[in-house]
Amino acid sequence: MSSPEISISLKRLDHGAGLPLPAYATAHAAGLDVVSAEDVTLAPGARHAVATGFAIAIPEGYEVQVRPRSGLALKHGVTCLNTPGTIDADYRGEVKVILANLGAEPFEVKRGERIAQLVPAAVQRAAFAEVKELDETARGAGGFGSTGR
Ligand SMILES: O=c1ccn([C@H]2C[C@H](O)[C@@H](COP(=O)(O)OP(=O)(O)OP(=O)(O)O)O2)c(=O)[nH]1
Ligand SMILES: [Mg+2]
Repeated sequence: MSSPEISISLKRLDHGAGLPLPAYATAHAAGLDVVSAEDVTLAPGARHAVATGFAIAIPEGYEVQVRPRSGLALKHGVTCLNTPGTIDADYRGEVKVILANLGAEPFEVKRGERIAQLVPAAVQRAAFAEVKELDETARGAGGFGSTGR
């Protein structure tokens, strides 16, 4: 059973004219593939906020996560540096994809090429309530490999 779709308003920016909108590649894909609005070459070790050519207005209570494409990561070492990137519901600037080239070869991004995927998600907001003591647990302060390798 699939959950109902939410609607996200999208405004094309001038340099985004003619590009395909973010779209699901398969029937049950979790992410909508997003394409680059620019040609850019990423040298090995370089990073760049790649333009998408659009801005969005996400409904309150949701975010959009910007996630890498595994094919680019595995074949070329190209990933989203800040994965998962967070698009806030109140952000009205251009959506950008912060690509990093962790591979050994320069990587050419072409306008219209799929560079990442957008995953809308519900957001749980919280307020921190300061206390003097926390409740005790079996784990306690153990972490960072405390249960073994
Ligand atoms: O991959 C990303 C990550 C962020 N953003 C935009 C939308 C997001 O709402 C805004 C701020 O992102 P974030 O909170 O991650 O960055 P920050 O460094 O905390 O900047 P700010 O002080 O503007 O919140 O930047 C993108 O376009 N792509
Ligand atoms: Mg922030």
